[in-house]
Amino acid sequence: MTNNHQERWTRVKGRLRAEVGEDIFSSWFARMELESVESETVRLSVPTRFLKSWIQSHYAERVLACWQGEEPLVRRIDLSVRSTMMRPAAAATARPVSPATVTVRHDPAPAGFGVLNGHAAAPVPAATPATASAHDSIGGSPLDPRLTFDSFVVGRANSLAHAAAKQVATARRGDPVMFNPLYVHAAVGLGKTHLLQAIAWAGNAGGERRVLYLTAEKFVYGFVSSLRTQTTLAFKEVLRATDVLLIDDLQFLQGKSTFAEFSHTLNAMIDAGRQVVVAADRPPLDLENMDDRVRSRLAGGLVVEMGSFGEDLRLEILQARVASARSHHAAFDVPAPVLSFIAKSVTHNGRDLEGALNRLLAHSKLTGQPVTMELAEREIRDLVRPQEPRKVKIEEIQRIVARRYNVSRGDLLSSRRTANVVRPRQIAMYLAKTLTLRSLPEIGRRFGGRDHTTVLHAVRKIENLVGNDLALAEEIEAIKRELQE
Ligand SMILES: Nc1ncnc2c1ncn2[C@@H]1O[C@H](COP(=O)(O)OP(=O)(O)OP(=O)(O)O)[C@@H](O)[C@H]1O
Repeated sequence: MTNNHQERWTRVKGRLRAEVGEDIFSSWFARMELESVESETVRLSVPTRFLKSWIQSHYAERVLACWQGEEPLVRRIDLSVRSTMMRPAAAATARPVSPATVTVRHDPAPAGFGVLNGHAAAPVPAATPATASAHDSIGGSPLDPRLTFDSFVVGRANSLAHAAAKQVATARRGDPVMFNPLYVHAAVGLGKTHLLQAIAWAGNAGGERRVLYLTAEKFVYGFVSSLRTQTTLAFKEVLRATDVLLIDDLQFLQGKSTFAEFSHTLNAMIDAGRQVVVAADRPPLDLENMDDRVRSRLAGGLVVEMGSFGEDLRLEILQARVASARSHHAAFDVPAPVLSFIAKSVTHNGRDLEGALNRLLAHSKLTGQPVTMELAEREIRDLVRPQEPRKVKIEEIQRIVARRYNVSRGDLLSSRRTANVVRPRQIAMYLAKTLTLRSLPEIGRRFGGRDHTTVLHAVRKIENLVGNDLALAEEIEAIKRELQE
């Protein structure tokens, strides 16, 4: 596949992102990859069957239309599921050479099972035939042997999440649960899965706790299968018999009855003092399809955001990756200036960093040639992206506005109507509307359950004031600068 195709693919993704909005894009399309373009057919892949069927049933025409906008000759989109062990970045490795034949992984070890109960990769022993059948349907999602605490690099962006995850992983059975649930959220590729799987691998040290790692997709599948085979009770029992339940990619949970089941599980686990850990691409209050009670239960434990990687962290992750790759392929060496170049130019996320290195590793393995700056520049051209302005979160806006006007964030969310609170609240709502993609009703909800008309009124009010009040305009500019830092 040529760079031309990759560039076109980048533009198609841009169109899709613009059409469906950031939230939907990152939920459904961020992990879609271009495999090949053959005259009228474009082949794309996604990591899971669930994503594939969802995209096919909801977005097939839109994806095709976006392609046709770039390449009118395209008539067909062929969507497939990438093999589970071939992580997206590994797929990227294969591409420049031959997509069908070369797959480079750091570690050829097979994936373990998601349920760990004393023996790594051992399934939970079945108690009754009904339970056994339920186990089949929730045998845990595969664990990647590379995703451990040892390989997780800690920096400013993720130190709190890491500390909390370590705490969960090293607690002993019967210890008081410090925060429940632990809710980790971050944008795509910033290490949520890595952290959850690290807990899964480390969480049963001593073999005394049962740890179950499930993607939300697997949860849905397990629950729906148990309904079909009439083993729902067993399904519930298996879930609730775990000491540590880890649910990844919670934003993919779907279906009314599945939501209800998840809610029961969450409540039962927390009430019984068993640990729940959840990862998602957004904070709990932004899980739009979920019931308010579930959202507030999720928000009621420890909610930690993992931020985007700074250059230092990117460099450390790259160094760690090279060291680990060298243990399998000693000839692989990446000179320090090349690593700094990648850390500077590939700014997005861990997956892109992994992709960049995998391409160099593939090159080194296939040609035996040393990695040079020229090679690196050529190989990772399509991963180099212009720095986007930082995404701003509503909570951040509330925090910074509250601090500047000497009120509390609670005041902004409260129903107090004194002048010293009303104006900052309006400013914060105005900033939420202008700096984020959130809708008016969503902003209203995030400001203590206000109506969208109140938000609209605040936005208009501040817009009018800013036109006539230079001091206020400057103040708002200063807040915006602080938010972008
Ligand atoms: N702190 C870190 N140290 C080392 N590697 C990391 C770190 N954070 C992320 N990575 C690597 O970046 C890649 C993407 O991470 P991961 O799959 O955990 O992201 P994610 O947040 O779960 O993404 P998604 O939202 O797509 O599920 C993985 O290869 C992971 O090992």
